Amino acid sequence: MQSNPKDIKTDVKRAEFTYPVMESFYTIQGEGKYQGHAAYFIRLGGCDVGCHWCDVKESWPVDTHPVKSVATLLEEALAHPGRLVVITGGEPLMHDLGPLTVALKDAGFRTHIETSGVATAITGIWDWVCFSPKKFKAPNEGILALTNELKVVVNHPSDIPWAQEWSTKLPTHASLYLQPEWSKQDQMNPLIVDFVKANPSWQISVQTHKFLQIP
Ligand SMILES: C[S@@+](CC[C@H](N)C(=O)[O-])C[C@H]1O[C@@H](n2cnc3c(N)ncnc32)[C@H](O)[C@@H]1O
Ligand SMILES: Nc1nc2[nH]cc(C(=O)O)c2c(=O)[nH]1
Ligand code: SF4
Ligand SMILES: [Mg+2]
Repeated sequence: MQSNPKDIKTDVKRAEFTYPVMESFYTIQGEGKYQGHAAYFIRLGGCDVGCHWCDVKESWPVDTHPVKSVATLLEEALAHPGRLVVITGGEPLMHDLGPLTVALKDAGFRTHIETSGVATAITGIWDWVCFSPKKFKAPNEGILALTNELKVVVNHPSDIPWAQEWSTKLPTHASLYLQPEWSKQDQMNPLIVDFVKANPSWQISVQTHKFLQIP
């Protein structure tokens, strides 16, 4: 079917929309339900949540990263054979993710997001939402109904009951993960293992890409 002139204008406008991009890379999803799958990651700049253990603090500034258009991001993503894109950050929901995700979906990608849910608006069209709430800033509760997986970083024993509280607010189909904070594995892993054995609706997510020494 031929597009009418209005559609062409919308497509052009969408393609020109820009985002601050810290990095993008084709790798293996290291965490959660899609662990082990080839995925193209787009890491957007900007985060004001302030997790002291954050493993990508370089992403926090919003205005120091190169700005890229949807058209460029799409072209770069299409250069790889995988058709799964993970939008992460930083906190990706600081940006209007509508233009980027519509373009990616039009091009045949599955769209996944990694988010703390801290946002004034929850934008984008998503095949998979990983919600990773943080004690340092409350999420927009609009994220709850959209959540496909809950992934709580365990940096202290009290993070486990805190994760259980979040799980009660989610759709029943949501997958539930506890992920040890990378530098606290010796202390947290035994607690997480015991918890999951006693609460088998939960699973462990370890950051497998770090063991594999890939991005
Ligand atoms: C860097 S964050 C970016 C996306 C978003 N800001 C968020 O926090 O969900 C990506 C994932 O890494 C997790 N993460 C960050 N630092 C970590 C660490 N030191 N150990 C384990 N997981 C970590 C986050 O909780 C989140 O699930
Ligand atoms: N391989 C790989 N898997 C990941 N899953 C979530 C990540 C993120 O930083 O959002 C991440 C990442 O940085 N690398
Ligand atoms: S919300 Fe995500 S990117 Fe922001 S500080 Fe926390 S872990 Fe890092
Ligand atoms: Mg990471």
